Amino acid sequence: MKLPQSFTSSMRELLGTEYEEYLACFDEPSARGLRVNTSKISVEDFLKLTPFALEPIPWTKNGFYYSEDDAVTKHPHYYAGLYYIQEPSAMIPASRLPVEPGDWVLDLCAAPGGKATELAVRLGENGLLAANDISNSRAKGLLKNLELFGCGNMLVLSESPEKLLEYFEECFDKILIDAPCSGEGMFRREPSMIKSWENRGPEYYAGIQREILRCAVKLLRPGGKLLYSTCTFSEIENEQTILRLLDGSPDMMLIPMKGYESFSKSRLPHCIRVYPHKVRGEGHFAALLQKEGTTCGCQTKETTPKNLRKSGIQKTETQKFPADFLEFLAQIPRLKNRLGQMKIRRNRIYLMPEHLPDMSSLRFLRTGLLMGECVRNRFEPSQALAMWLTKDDFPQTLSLASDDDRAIRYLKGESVALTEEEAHLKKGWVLVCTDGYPLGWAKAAGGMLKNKYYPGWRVQ
Ligand SMILES: C[S@@+](CC[C@H](N)C(=O)[O-])C[C@H]1O[C@@H](n2cnc3c(N)ncnc32)[C@H](O)[C@@H]1O
Repeated sequence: MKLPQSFTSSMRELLGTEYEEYLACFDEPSARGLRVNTSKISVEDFLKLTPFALEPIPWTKNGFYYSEDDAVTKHPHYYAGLYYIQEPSAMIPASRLPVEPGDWVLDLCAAPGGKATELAVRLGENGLLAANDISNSRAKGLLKNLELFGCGNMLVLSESPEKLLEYFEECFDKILIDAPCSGEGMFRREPSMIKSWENRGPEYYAGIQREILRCAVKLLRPGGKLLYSTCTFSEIENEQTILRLLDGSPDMMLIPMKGYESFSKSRLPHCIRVYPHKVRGEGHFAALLQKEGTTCGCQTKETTPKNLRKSGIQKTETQKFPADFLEFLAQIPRLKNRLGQMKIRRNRIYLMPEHLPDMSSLRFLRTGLLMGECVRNRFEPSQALAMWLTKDDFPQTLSLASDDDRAIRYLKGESVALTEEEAHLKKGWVLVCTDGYPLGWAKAAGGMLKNKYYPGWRVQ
């Protein structure tokens, strides 16, 4: 692999005597990782269920190394949202941002959702995850991954950080900025990054990063915490960007985060550098900062953030829901008391997060959980709802073993023939599961299940 000369000389300067060791790691293969979705399954239960040989990643509780590449990405458990495939070092940033249930969390550069999916898990069902990416096409992938993970209390946006400021000034308790960067830490895993580095290097990205951080500081509540990460080694994009932020915002300070013995020190206090010759993972940088002041931490208290007050919180209007939807809803005890939070927009019904501002001029892809669509007075539940539910939430379920061929055939969009033992299923909606974890919807009729798996997610 041919590395650019200006890159190698700055690495030589940065690493000193470790430089040769760093170069040697290019002959080693990259490690592969998966992260368990602990909102659907505990790590313990997952390890009992999964057919794959896994080895713990030492710096996270729910991350594991795997080796059988194809099988892991094509297994029914993947389509049940039980895990996310993620580069092992990329698991560090979300695991170091101390998200608490009820927080308002913003992932400002979130696509395709590697970190946002973990933030959603740690947030739980209260509070809000706003996941944003300036690229609309990438934000579509982000939405899919959040839905696959079963996240409902979310806002998926595709906006510039500057625009978000008009709506959400000092609104967020926690912010993650996994910044666009020159990607030096990924050269081994994705050699194509070298070419893009030659076209757009650290100086180009430092300008973008500083503008993103400038807005992020204003989006953070007093007392709130912000985690900045990159997958590059360049000091210009890491330490110098943080120093610039501290210079311009005297109310921000660096604070400690949980380390690991093989992480390396940065020249700034408390920041983490991760090198591929020291850990089984690629290169990363992370800094955790806090804003002075105290945070109320809960949007339901009277101290609604000033900008939400300015732009006006969305009003809950009394809405008339179709009878077929109400009948469907009555089957799900977990949703029974939440009708007041539901909203119909162009035939689609959403379970809305609480206290949202009026966002009419923001580019958003999703507000809350899409419950489904009303077509000619008939309610069709959504794929997102299937992923949000557990097997016990719905009265009619069919659980296919993950090694039953029908599980993959269902994911390909085929009808499912029922066995004699399964023939008791009544005509109507069935939540299809694999090993007890929802995959999607089907409709039972005459000994068969008509496939209602979302066509856009079908396995090829
Ligand atoms: C390193 S990637 C994020 C990866 C993501 N956090 C994950 O874990 O899957 C950086 C992202 O920043 C987005 N981006 C670039 N400029 C941005 C900006 N000014 N505001 C918001 N997002 C931006 C890119 O589209 C890209 O998806």
